[in-house]
Amino acid sequence: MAGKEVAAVEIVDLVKEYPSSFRRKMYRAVDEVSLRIEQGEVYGLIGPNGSGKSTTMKALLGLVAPTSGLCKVFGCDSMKVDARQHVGFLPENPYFYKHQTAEETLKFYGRLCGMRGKQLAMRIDALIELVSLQDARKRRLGGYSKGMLQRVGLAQAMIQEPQLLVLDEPTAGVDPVGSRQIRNLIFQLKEQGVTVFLCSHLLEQVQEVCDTVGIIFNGKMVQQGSLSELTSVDSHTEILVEDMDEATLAKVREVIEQGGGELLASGAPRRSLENLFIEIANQCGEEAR
Ligand SMILES: Nc1ncnc2c1ncn2[C@@H]1O[C@H](COP(=O)(O)OP(=O)(O)OP(=O)(O)O)[C@@H](O)[C@H]1O
Repeated sequence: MAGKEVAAVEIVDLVKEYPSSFRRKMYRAVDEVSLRIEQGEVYGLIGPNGSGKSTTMKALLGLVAPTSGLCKVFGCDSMKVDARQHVGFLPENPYFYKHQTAEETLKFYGRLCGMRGKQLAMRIDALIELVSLQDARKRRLGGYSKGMLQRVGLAQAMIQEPQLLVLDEPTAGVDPVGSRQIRNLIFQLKEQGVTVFLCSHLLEQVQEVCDTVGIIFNGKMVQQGSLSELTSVDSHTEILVEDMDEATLAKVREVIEQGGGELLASGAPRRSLENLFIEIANQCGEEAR
């Protein structure tokens, strides 16, 4: 594989147009998008429905040909088969044969990647454990829930130990507990040095897991940067205090005002709804599903 200095993903001025039925005009789904993902980085692409996230990913994977621009994976042009050698992909709506079990499905994909015998069997065991499907490994996928299918999709994407994982809505249809498991899995992969390129509508999750975020609207990249750059409000300072009484708070307000500032908010910090749900689910033993 390429040296560390080569970007895992490099997209330069990508344009993708689809034919539109309206006056035979072309519809521009991706409009001069550029992005770079360093090796080992977790990059989140966010944007509303139809903004061009999936199309960008498909162009990177060589599944659609760019109208213009360039996509490279570890320095190799995406349109070349070699570019896909170290890449795993979870599509937005993964399709699996319903009559196959999780084990059989992973065997099928492993074989497609040229894996065989003991090496493949051991990889399947490890992945099934990683995505917590031990109890369901011999059940047909036709009886799986959406969240379970998504986990099979993730395991499929990781079968040949890819160095780049492209995840299109990895938590679509997955409940908060399952989402958290997927989030933990991404952290684990990051620790192993795997590069992750994901898109999601769950902004809180993107915020938790991504180093860098790109925001795409109508096919155009409107903002891009490290998470701390994007989320910090430069004109505000946050102070977190435990056990502060009213009198002390009044003094703090006075000091702030003397310094020319203004205390904008005070009170107990809120936890997110997702955290509350997870806590309750844990209390009820939901994780032992
Ligand atoms: N094969 C295609 N032919 C014609 N138009 C397409 C095709 N694929 C996507 N589009 C259009 O391109 C635009 C971008 O689609 P894309 O699937 O990339 O968006 P997205 O950001 O992934 O959306 P979502 O969040 O809903 O998955 C949409 O307007 C879509 O209708």
